[in-house]
Amino acid sequence: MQVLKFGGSSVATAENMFRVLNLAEAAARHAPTVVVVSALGGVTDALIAAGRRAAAADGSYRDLLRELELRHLEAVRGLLPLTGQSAALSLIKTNCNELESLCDGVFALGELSARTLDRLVGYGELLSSRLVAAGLGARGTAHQWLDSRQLIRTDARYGHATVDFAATNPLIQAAATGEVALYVAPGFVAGAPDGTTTTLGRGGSDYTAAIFAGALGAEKLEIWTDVSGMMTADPRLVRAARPIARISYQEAMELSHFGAKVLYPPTIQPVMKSGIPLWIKNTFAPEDAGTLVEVAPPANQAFVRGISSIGPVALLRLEGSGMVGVPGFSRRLFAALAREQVNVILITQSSSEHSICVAVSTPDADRAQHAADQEFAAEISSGLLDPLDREDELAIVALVGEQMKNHPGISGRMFGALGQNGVNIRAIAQGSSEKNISTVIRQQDVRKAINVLHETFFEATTRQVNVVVAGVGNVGRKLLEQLARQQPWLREKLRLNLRVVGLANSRQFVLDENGLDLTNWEAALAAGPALDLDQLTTSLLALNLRNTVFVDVTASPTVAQTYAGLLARSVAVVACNKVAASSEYAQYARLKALAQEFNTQFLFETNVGAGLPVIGTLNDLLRSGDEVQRMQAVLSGTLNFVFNNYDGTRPFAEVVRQAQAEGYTEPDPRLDLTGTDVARKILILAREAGYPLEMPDVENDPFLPAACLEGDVPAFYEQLAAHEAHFKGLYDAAANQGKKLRFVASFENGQARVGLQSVAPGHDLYSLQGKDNAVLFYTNRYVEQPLVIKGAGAGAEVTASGVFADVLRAAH
Ligand SMILES: NC(=O)C1=CN([C@@H]2O[C@H](COP(=O)(O)OP(=O)(O)OC[C@H]3O[C@@H](n4cnc5c(N)ncnc54)[C@H](OP(=O)(O)O)[C@@H]3O)[C@@H](O)[C@H]2O)C=CC1
Ligand SMILES: N[C@@H](CC=O)C(=O)O
Repeated sequence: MQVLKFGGSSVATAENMFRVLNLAEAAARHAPTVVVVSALGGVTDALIAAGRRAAAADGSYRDLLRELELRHLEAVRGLLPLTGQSAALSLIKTNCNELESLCDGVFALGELSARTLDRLVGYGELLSSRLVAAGLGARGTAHQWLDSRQLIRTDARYGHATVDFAATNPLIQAAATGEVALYVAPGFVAGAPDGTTTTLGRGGSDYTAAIFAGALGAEKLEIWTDVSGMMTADPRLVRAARPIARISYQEAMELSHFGAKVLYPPTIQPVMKSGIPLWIKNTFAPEDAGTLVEVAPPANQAFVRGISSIGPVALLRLEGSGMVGVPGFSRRLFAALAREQVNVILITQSSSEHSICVAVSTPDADRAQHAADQEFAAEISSGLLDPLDREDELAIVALVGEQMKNHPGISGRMFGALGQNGVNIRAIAQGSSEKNISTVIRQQDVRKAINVLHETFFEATTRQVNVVVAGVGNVGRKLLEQLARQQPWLREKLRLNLRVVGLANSRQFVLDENGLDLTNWEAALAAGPALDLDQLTTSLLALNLRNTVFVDVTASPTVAQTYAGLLARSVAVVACNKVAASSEYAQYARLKALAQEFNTQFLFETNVGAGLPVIGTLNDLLRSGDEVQRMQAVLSGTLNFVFNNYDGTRPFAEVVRQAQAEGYTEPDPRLDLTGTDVARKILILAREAGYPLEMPDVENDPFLPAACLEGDVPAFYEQLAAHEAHFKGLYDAAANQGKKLRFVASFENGQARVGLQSVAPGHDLYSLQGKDNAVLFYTNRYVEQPLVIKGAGAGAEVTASGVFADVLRAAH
């Protein structure tokens, strides 16, 4: 014997019912089968609405009943051949007439009792099961319709009756003897001792099927629904959610309680008792494997079987010194909540006993609050307890898995992953059975939290990283090229799904949470709205995406001002822009502190030496206990290029223009030529070395004639040309001594300096080529020979690759 249950969507239309008939007949060829059916999708709600309208003297209940009648008549016409329709049509008519009389009575009395409501809603399953039976009859399939009201005996708790298994099991065994291969029974309905109709609670058709399976000692129970099994997480929230192949009864019950609506939790009890395997299958994809619920499924590597969520919930906190060491507070709280029929979903109490916290579903929260306030009114007014604290718009997200027991580190990974994504945990509960670790978080964080947890526990294979790039000029454009080229490699080798979800230039921006096509980003950006940085960051934060990295490849102070707000929401910031790290020390320190406080990253490796690993190396030295004594460096790719290429044969201005054309200068080249860019860099290095310097502390010995700084960039170039003799003089003075000009930054004894120097052959900074940078670190460990970092220190390609490396660091 086996039992198959078909849910409302499986029997919603005649077309769907054909599938049900095929599946039922196929099953019956294998073993005698009981088919239990729910009402047609939406019918139970419509029946409840009709009853309530009638009780409220609202005559429109008749319209609802008419629609229901039409829907069932239509199903008959779709399901049965013309010649075989009349009996079924008149059965529907008769039932619908009864329904109408029942509602007319409710209308006349102005009252809908729980008993009448049960009778009313029970018609949904009675009609659908009759339809399925009629369909089988029309196909000549031998079957028998069983009246669950006569077989499942319950008490008279209408709406949620309790089954009397001692009375029920023999009745079912006597009715479904296996003489015919196929039985059809309505789900949900049962019978009270006086013969009136009771119901088993919403979702009760699953329970009906399990009662039949338990009573008959069925070889299996199959719940046929519209999804291919229990999923690792809600697929509407997590795209990568997948069906769970095998799960234990306990785990299935936990997941069902916590929002995996595929299974009505009490269903599991009757089959669990006898160890009957329970399958969850998809009526619309019967070839899919589905989920097997059983006693002891094999362990999976993550030890977590699924992630569930439930919300909205409210958190109620009772707190006060009067609770400490005084027995009975919790008993009184729970008794008060029970009197108000409030279901407590989660409880936490710290060992200090100073507070007790309960989560209830939001619709229950007012009653719960009122009940608790009343119960403790005396203690609250005497100051022993604080007035009840209530927080709304929360949700519970839970990890479920029996194998989590005795495996350390799972909650650590859970909290770590949530923390890194700025998901604040308001309360935590874990029973000693360790089957469920529940966290209460903000409702608006649920999607992000579940995705992050899903990635952590089920997609060890891929991690999604969401990148926004502000600035698509010289460096930004190269960065996008590199990202696009490297995406497949990152997916395959690092298991990173790195997506660009936003772009901006000084005029426009675009955000797309599904990720932008990097082969066509220019068109997407051109179609975006006018740039409004507030709107960009607000919309980005509203998307609340996980693992988000904001990359600043502009030179803009206003973009730098957005960092604090982003870091405070756990969005990592990668800055190629040097403005923030070289602004007031307090601001630099604040951004670093925010990154630490909100478990995220503020990275700016390319601020010094472009793609060279300068800041990272300095940090490594300090982290391992070394101290910087002195730094000497060439930090301007532009100036090094200029002094390597200028010998008076071409005008100085032309060489500077070439540096700009080749992408080495700042967007405003005067920042390079005045030494400001180098001053910023040595300032950043000094700060990273632990010295809280400000920009005016850096001594800058400029080599440009003052006239070059009057006016705009074209005027600057004109003045460079006009002062050609000055530059030639500088060159000749050095060359005549066999030296080279280098714009050198140094830091020693707490003092930072930048300025032009002539360096002799043999000097560490003499032999730099092209746009090279070089940094010499003299430390406690590198005393005589410095640690030297040298290489191309400017240029779009190398800078973009440095930014890329920071993005990957932030992603991890
Ligand atoms: N070039 C190099 O070798 C290195 C550069 N850097 C740093 O990289 C940064 C970018 O340099 P580079 O690519 O050469 O500069 P570009 O001038 O080529 O590009 C700057 C980009 O920023 C955009 N932008 C300007 N203001 C804003 C704003 N308020 N909001 C959004 N976008 C804005 C510009 O938009 P639009 O196109 O509309 O003007 C442009 O897309 C600079 O901070 C520089 O210091 C760091 C190390 C090395
Ligand atoms: N303009 C800068 C670019 C890197 O920071 C330079 O020339 O070094």
